[in-house]
Parts: sequence; structure tokens; C-alpha cells
Amino acid sequence: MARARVLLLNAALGPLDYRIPHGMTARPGSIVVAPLGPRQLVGVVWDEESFPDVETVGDNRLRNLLEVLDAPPLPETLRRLIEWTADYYLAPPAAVLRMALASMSALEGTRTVIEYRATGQLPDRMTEQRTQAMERIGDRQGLVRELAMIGGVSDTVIRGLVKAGAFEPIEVSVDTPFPEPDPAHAPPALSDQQMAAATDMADAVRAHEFAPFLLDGVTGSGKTEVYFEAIAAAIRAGKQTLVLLPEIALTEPFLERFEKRFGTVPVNWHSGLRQSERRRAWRAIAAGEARVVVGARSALFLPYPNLGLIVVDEAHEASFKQEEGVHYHARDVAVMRGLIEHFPVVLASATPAIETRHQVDLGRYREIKLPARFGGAQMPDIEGINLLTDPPERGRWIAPPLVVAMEEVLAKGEQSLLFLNRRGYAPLTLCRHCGYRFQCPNCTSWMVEHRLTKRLACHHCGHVIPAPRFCPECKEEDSLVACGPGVERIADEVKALWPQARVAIATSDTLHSPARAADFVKSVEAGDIDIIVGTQLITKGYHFPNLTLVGVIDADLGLEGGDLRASERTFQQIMQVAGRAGRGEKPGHVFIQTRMPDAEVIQALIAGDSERFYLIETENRRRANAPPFGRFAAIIISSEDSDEAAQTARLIGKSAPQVEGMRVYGPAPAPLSVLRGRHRHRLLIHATRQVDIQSVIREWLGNLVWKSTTRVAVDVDPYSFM
Ligand SMILES: Nc1ncnc2c1ncn2[C@@H]1O[C@H](COP(=O)(O)OP(=O)(O)OP(=O)(O)O)[C@@H](O)[C@H]1O
Ligand SMILES: [Zn+2]
Repeated sequence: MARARVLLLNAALGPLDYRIPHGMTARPGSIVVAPLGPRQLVGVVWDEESFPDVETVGDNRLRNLLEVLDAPPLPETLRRLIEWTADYYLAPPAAVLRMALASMSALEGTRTVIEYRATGQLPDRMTEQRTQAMERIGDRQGLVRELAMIGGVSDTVIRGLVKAGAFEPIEVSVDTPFPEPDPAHAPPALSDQQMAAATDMADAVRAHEFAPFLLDGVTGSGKTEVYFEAIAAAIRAGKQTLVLLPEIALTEPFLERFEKRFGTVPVNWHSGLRQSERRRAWRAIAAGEARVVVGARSALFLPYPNLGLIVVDEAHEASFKQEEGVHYHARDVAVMRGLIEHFPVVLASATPAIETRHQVDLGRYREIKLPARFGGAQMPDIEGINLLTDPPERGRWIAPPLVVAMEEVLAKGEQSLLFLNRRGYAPLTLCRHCGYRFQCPNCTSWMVEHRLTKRLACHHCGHVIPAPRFCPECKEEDSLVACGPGVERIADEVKALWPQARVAIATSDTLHSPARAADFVKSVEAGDIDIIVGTQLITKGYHFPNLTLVGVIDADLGLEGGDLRASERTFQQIMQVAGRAGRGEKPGHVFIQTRMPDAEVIQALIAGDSERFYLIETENRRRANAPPFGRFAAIIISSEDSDEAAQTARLIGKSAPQVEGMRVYGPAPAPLSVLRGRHRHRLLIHATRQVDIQSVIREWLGNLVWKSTTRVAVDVDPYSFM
């Protein structure tokens, strides 16, 4: 009897055995529907040897598979990747599988509609309407309704023409195919250095072998142009390419550049797609027809049958790390996919992660350097402003030297960018009279004032309230004060200083859709904006040749809290935002406002000495046995019931195994101790590379039980310590 082991889309379940009924063909990878109790679930037939521990069920107790869906089977290599990801990040395989089957509507199979087109045959009887319709429609093809519109007649007239043999039916898929990018459309003339880099990568693409690259080029060196040549090589080799971007906001400018180079936009995959777009993209990807896909990290698990290259752009960005559900790092899983499927993976960044540089040092990744900007543009010069000796006026945030510099730039008709990584107007609102502070009812966080929308918002859970007029505690009116600056407040200050200047705020609030982002880029390019005030959203990827001044309002912000990567992140963010200045013919200047001018990272930034920063930071990590030398994992316990969360945390803490080379810290209440109404506790596990941390944790937690209302999440290689 034919049996199948099936991984159902239910994270609480392991694989289950089913009977393949007579006449049905199902093999590993087949996407199927199977009964579970009274329900029907989608799943994938899996390789039996992958789950040797599953208890075999007797033939007579098996239920029949119901259906094999009309979609390409999941490739074997993708099944291996799903297993690896589940194993490494200690996630249920079904939760990883869900990311591969990311469009339920795509699994419903091919969907067709009937369109009509002229046969060239004239009907026996012609009427005025028929003549008009046939003339206007010409050789166009469409649904009856569409043809009636084009012809300016009723549906009945078209149906009559069909009956009379003047139009014939054609069955077409509802999923219109995507146009193919043309590698020869508009290749740029590369500089010698760029050419050498491009050739290296294109050769690797043609070799069809695993080859991880770090494309380490300074801001404005033309990394995009260079990896486009690797993409061109993949297209020519008949392979698919995936480009991962850290944020949807960066997609618009990317699409535009891609279209200029390849004559058409790539297939776009992100969380904002409508269901029909998702379906169309998924089916084109799974059929191997989507040649180049650009997407956020979730595009990584899609079932490309024929991948030949992955590019991870801005590869240092922390947003490639998913912080809920499966806690995976898309950069690292991308490299693993390249290894399993034998193709090169390019990590592009002007400020590579310490982890990535370390892989280069170990000889595992190849580094390709682009040390100079394209077209003779110079790197900007960077200057520190000591806020202790040169403070802004009371109630202001822009220090005098920066004001002077902005004044000059404005007078020259050039653009400036002020960077502050805080959305909204003010991060905290308090009552001057009684000291009351507005806090989120669901989270351990302050409500952030958004003056543009007249609301207070929690940036963790999205809770909003209308901007209050009086204190809810003491009922005093006009007693509420905004504490500290956000970008909106900086924009107000700019407008007060230069009422004639045209100011734009660039954050995820103002550029929340691709269309808004595109409008913003256009107006900056057209010179309709003088001063941009933005968060980290604006620090990378953008290319505005007339932007010559960058001011960092508070360089110390990211150093507070001091987690493992605080210095590194600060360095990357400021290098990136500095990299927006002087990308055209005019030189760029950068001012960094700081209260810690002697901090190592600030010194390295001012000296423009990346190497020194990397050296010192890497040494610090080595001494602390922190990643990439040692390893961390976190266990996060959460529950709506505070006692229950604390109890489970204690239980897990008490059961911590003694393992050589491993230490367990905590449990302790998380810094973000309440999030979305759940009370949180954390344990941190620190181990040497020799410890098989996954096995240890699997065994440790596997022996424990806790209430189903408590959630226990494991975060391997954590980026957030909140
Ligand atoms: N060979 C070339 N021919 C024409 N234009 C080029 C070439 N190389 C780079 N450019 C242009 O120079 C500008 C900077 O290049 P690009 O944006 O690719 O740099 P980058 O290294 O990705 O920078 P960042 O890391 O700051 O995003 C772009 O406008 C790009 O089109
Ligand atoms: Zn909240």
C-alpha cells in the first residue's frame, strides 16, 4: 500500500502518515490536502528519512489523502532548507513551511478565463453596431465585457458576433505572465574596478557553484550596478535571481534602476501585495518563469525551482532578522540556500556586519572591494560637534555650527539631510503639574506624540489615543509638556529657522506606501525639497546628487542601552547616512552631534577610519567571547498572566543543564517587560562555538511542560535583547 508522510500547515503538529488512495500520484514535495479530525489541511508530502523518530502508524489506521494540488511540488533542495532552518532556529518545520506556501490562493491551481478575438471572418449579416465594434476592436483580445467597452456596444452585440463566427474563444490564465528582463537592454560602462568585481561575480554565477561573496564597497561606489552584472549573467544562464532588500521603502528606487538597466521591472514580493498579485507572483516563481524577484526577507523561502543567485543588499541591516514566529536571519539562511542549491550569494554593504567580516577573515567568504566612489565623487568629510561645549539654544536641538553650515547650503541651493532615529514629535509627554507620564496600557513604553496626526502612539503595539488636552491624573489643563525631540520637532525647528525652506519628513509614517516613497524620491530629485528630516529609513540606498550636507542630531542615541551591537549599529547607521552626502559632483560635509566625542566609534567616524573601528570592535568581541566568536541564544517566556510567566521562567531557569562552555543568565524580567499585554521574562545563554547549543536547548525544554497560555520562544543568534 502506498503511504505518505505529510507535513501539515499546523505548527503544533509533527509529520503525520496518510494513505495515498488508488489512482492518486503523490511523491515527496507534492502539495496535498489531508484530513485532520473533522478539518482539511494543506500540507506537503515529506521524505520519510527526514523524520526517523515519527512513530509508524499501522496501515489499517491510516486515512486517505484527499487531493494533490495543482502546483509544482516543493523542490527537494527547498525541503532540505526548511529542515535546516527549523533545526537551527528551533522552530516547528510547519512554521517554516508556511513561508514557502505563502499564498493559499496560488495553490488553488491554474485559473482560466475565456477571452475572445477576431477570426478574420465576417458575419453573414452586418449591422451598424457590428461594423463599429469590429473596427474599434481590431485584433485586440479580451473578455466579452472588455470588448464591448472597446467597441462601444452592448455585451449582446459581442455575443452575437461570437455566434456568427466573427470572434473565437481562447482560454487564458488569469495570471498574466511577467515580462522578461533583458540582460542586454542598457548595460553601463563600468570602471575598471567595477568591471573586475562584476566579472568575478558573473564567473561565479556561470560556474553554478556555491560561492559566498562580500561586496564591500564604500557608499556611492556603484555596488548596485556591479551586482546587476551578476544578475545579467544569471538571466543569460537561464537561472532565477532573488534580490533581498531590508525595507519595502527601498523597493521603489530599486525597481526604477532595474527597469533602466533591464528594460522591465522585476517581480516584486512583499507583505503589502494584494491576494491576486501574491498568487500571480507565487505561481510565476514556482514555475521558474519569474526570472528576477525582489523582496523582503519572506521572499527567501519561496519555491524557486531554478535559483542561480541571491543578492542580499544592505546585508548588514538588522531588519533581515525576523523577530517573531520563526526567529531566522535572512542573510544567514540565504547563504545556506546557496550552499544547498550550489549558487553564489552576494552580500552587498558599505558597512558589513562584524559577523560577515569575520567569515572573510576565516577565508569562508570572498571579499570584493570597491574602495572609491564612482565617477570621481569624493567621500564626504566628517566633523564632530561636541554638544557639551557647543550646545544648541535652550529648547532647540540643532547646534550653532550645524545651523551655520545649513544656512550656507541653503543659500547655494543645495540640499541637506538631518538624521534622528525617532519618529513623531516627542518620545515622552508628561504633566508639569503632577508628573504623570503617558504610558502604553499594553507595553512597558511611553506613548510617543505624533503632532502631524494629533495622536499619541505606542511604537511597540500600535495603540493610539487622541492627543490629550489635559492631564488624566490631576485634570490640569495646559500642563502637558513634550520631552525630547522626534523628527517632527526637528522639522518644526528647521521651519522656525528658515521659514522659506521646503522641508520634508521621511519616516515610515510619511513614506508608508511604495507610491508615497516614489513621490518623495521624485520631489527630492526635482529639487522641490531643501531639507529632509528623517529616521534610519532615509540613511541607506538613496542617491540624491544635490544633497551635500548631513547632520546627525544625536549620535549617542544608539549607544544608550549598550547591547552587544550598539557601537557597531551606531557606526553603520552614521556611515550610511554620511554616505548620502556629496554623491554627485559637489563635495559632501557631515556633522555629528555628540556628548561623547571621545567614544571609540565617534572617533573612528570622524577619522573616516573604518578599519580601525572594525579592528577594535572585533577585538572587543573576541575578548568577551561574543559573536562571531562565542554564541548567544535567548529564551523568551511570555504570558498574559504575570505570575504564570514568572513561574514558567523560574521552572526553565531551575532546569538549566550544566554544560561545559555554556553559561545561563537569568531568568529576569525582560527590559520590555510587558509587550502587547504579555508579561515577558528572558534567559540568555552564552556558549562557546563548540557547544551544540540547539541540541542542548531542545533537550532542556523538551523535558518541561507549561500551560498552553504561556509562550516560550527561542531566539538563536539574537539581535534584540529587549
Ligand atoms: N558604471 C557606472 N556608470 C554609470 N553610473 C554609475 C556607474 N556606477 C555607478 N553609477 C551611479 O553612481 C551612483 C551610485 O551608485 P550605487 O547607488 O550603485 O552605489 P552603492 O555602492 O549602491 O551606494 P550605497 O551603498 O550608498 O547605496 C548611482 O546613481 C549609479 O547609477
Ligand atoms: Zn504598546
